[in-house]
Amino acid sequence: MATAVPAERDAVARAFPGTVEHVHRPGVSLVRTSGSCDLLAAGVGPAAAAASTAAALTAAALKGRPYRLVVCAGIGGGFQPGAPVGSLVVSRTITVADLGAETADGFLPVTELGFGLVTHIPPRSLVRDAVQATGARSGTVLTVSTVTGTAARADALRARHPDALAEGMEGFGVAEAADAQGRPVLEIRAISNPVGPRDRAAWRIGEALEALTEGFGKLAPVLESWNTA
Ligand SMILES: O=C(O)c1cccc(C(=O)CC[C@H]2O[C@@H](n3cnc4c(=O)[nH]cnc43)[C@H](O)[C@@H]2O)c1
Repeated sequence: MATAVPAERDAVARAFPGTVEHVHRPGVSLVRTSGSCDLLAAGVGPAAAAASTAAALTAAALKGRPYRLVVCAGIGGGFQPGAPVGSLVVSRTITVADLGAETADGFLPVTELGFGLVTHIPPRSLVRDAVQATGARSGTVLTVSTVTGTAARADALRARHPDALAEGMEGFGVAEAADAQGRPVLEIRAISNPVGPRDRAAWRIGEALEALTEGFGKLAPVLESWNTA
């Protein structure tokens, strides 16, 4: 499980029963729950998140205990009215919104330039089970390198991604690292602020962290049993 910062990691950890253990691997420090779920504060932004997640995945594989599933979790911006502050969003798709080229005719995603990927799709049954367990909304979660801060940018993102419910800064990086090692990925965002004009007074980080803990309390059994049948 990869979050951006320790506060998010600890909010997730609080949802798991029992004590945690600290595990150190080359390039990463992990918090391991008693149910053997590894939690990682992977850094802010897609590059840091990808690098840390890749290090954790490689370390686990070299130990002969590869992860079955990779989850990116944290607070995020919510597109209104679909994802109100305090709500939880589960990714049906994880899409990077700003990887590409700007042209006189608009934005071209990197795939249209002939490179890479812009979307990762979590297993449909996992999304369904996660939604059922938590009551979360499901939709596209966008990854951006720059937090949206104007109505114009929010409108442009909505126009290009009508299914977008949330934006964060790590999901696509975590997904790229998971995909490189053939692992499925899911993203969960607890909404701390609306996507739109910058308004620091409107952030509800404490409320979003509580929603993350509450959501993972319901999600933990789904994740722990996923794909073991
Ligand atoms: O300074 C600002 O206007 C601003 C607005 C929202 C978030 C930030 C952050 O520095 C937090 C980045 C951190 O939290 C996730 N996050 C939370 N809200 C959003 C958002 O609206 N858009 C993108 N990311 C968001 C993100 O995943 C980072 O880990 C600053």
